[in-house]
Amino acid sequence: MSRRAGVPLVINDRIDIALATDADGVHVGQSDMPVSIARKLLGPDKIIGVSAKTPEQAKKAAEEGADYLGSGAVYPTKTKVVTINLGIDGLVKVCQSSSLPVVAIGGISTENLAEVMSTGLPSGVAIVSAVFDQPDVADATRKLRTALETYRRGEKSGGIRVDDGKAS
Ligand SMILES: Cc1ncc(COP(=O)(O)OP(=O)(O)O)c(N)n1
Ligand SMILES: Cc1ncsc1CCOP(=O)(O)O
Repeated sequence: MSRRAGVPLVINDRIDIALATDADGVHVGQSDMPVSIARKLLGPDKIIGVSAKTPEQAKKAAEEGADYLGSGAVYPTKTKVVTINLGIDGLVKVCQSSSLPVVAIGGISTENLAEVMSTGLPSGVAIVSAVFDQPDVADATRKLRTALETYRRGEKSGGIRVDDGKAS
């Protein structure tokens, strides 16, 4: 169904389910299966995402062959109670630590999406409660999508620009 909709299906943690369903990829955390083993099991064409909260974790994931990073929690969230709040500064540091695309996660909503995307650094956002805690999930998704498109990387001037590895 997600394939028909043109949306890649990436399974969280469970590489066995990714394999059994021929999903497009898997997302692993720091205490989950190492990227090297996931890559061996999934092959070169599947997507492997890695959660990275620090520059060190980001660099390691890139060296090991991850395709993208998930980084957060950017803001406080009730969805994942045991996590670290990185804030925008922590997210920016992770984004600047590798050339991998970064998906920002944690407490992101229409209220703060502009702050996240106007840094010019994350490639996208992953959102749970600002969609699923809303009375109209489809409407909430549409509104977030519209807000995101406004701030797509490179579209907005005046954000943080990275040319020599430093933010300005
Ligand atoms: C973009 C993105 N980020 C993180 C996750 C995984 O969340 P979770 O399994 O709760 O946390 P970690 O164990 O990976 O730190 C995801 N699926 N997508
Ligand atoms: C999986 C994960 N990792 C850090 S925060 C989070 C959950 C984000 O959920 P929400 O969008 O509801 O804040």
